[in-house]
Amino acid sequence: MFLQVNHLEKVFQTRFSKEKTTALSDVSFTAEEGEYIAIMGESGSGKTTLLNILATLEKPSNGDVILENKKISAIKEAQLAEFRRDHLGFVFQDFNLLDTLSIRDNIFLPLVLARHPYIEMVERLEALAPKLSISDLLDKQPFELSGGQKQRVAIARALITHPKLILADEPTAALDSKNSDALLELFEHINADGQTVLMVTHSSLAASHAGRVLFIKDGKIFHQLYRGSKTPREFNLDIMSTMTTILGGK
Ligand SMILES: Nc1ncnc2c1ncn2[C@@H]1O[C@H](COP(=O)(O)OP(=O)(O)OP(=O)(O)O)[C@@H](O)[C@H]1O
Repeated sequence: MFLQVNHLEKVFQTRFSKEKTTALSDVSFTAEEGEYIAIMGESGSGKTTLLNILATLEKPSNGDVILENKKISAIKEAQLAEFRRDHLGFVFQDFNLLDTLSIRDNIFLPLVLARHPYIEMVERLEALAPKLSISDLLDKQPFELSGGQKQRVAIARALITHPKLILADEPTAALDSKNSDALLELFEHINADGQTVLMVTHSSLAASHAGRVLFIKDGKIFHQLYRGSKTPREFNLDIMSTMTTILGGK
């Protein structure tokens, strides 16, 4: 199995009070290589906590995460940065581009940190740029780009390391509807090329482009839906209906 998430529990305790918050109480699921999974749930249900644990930015209180037979929840602190850089790609809601670097250098950055030869960086970017429609943007600075363009650059930076897994946290939240639609289509194309993607989102429209949607409620997986042969528009109706059940059950 490509990804196994086993009985994850995460309890936060603030340093100054004894109060505990259980963000995840028992989350288990598996994913195959090449899947595109969306994670939904109401605000505070633990979506970001789950993504952060998968990203090795947060350690679970209990349970483990196994990616291609490696228990990533147990990687030692000193090896974490390297693991993330070599195996995971991140796409955030606010793009996280460095303002002082050109677009090209922003995209090269993870490969520079991993000490890849320059010629290889150029070759990888030449293969990626046309697919993401960013070939004309490479010599610009981030402030010269629109939100949609910035997010395509962020996706290039995530893909250029050939990561095992792309983790996306609300990637369309800062985009208008036209740019959101374009980005969601792009994620579908990237996934169709074989890239495994896991995305946290509030938006049923965004989730409707995934192949499977996991719903979190009360720190557990409450339900999951497979898209099958449905169009995003048809799948969106199923997703909205499940979200209504989740919110109605309060
Ligand atoms: N570092 C932290 N310390 C204490 N409590 C935390 C911490 N991070 C998250 N929590 C709590 O854990 C619960 C889950 O938070 P999380 O951010 O994972 O939810 P979410 O589903 O991503 O919410 P949203 O959709 O609003 O972003 C919340 O009750 C939150 O207050």
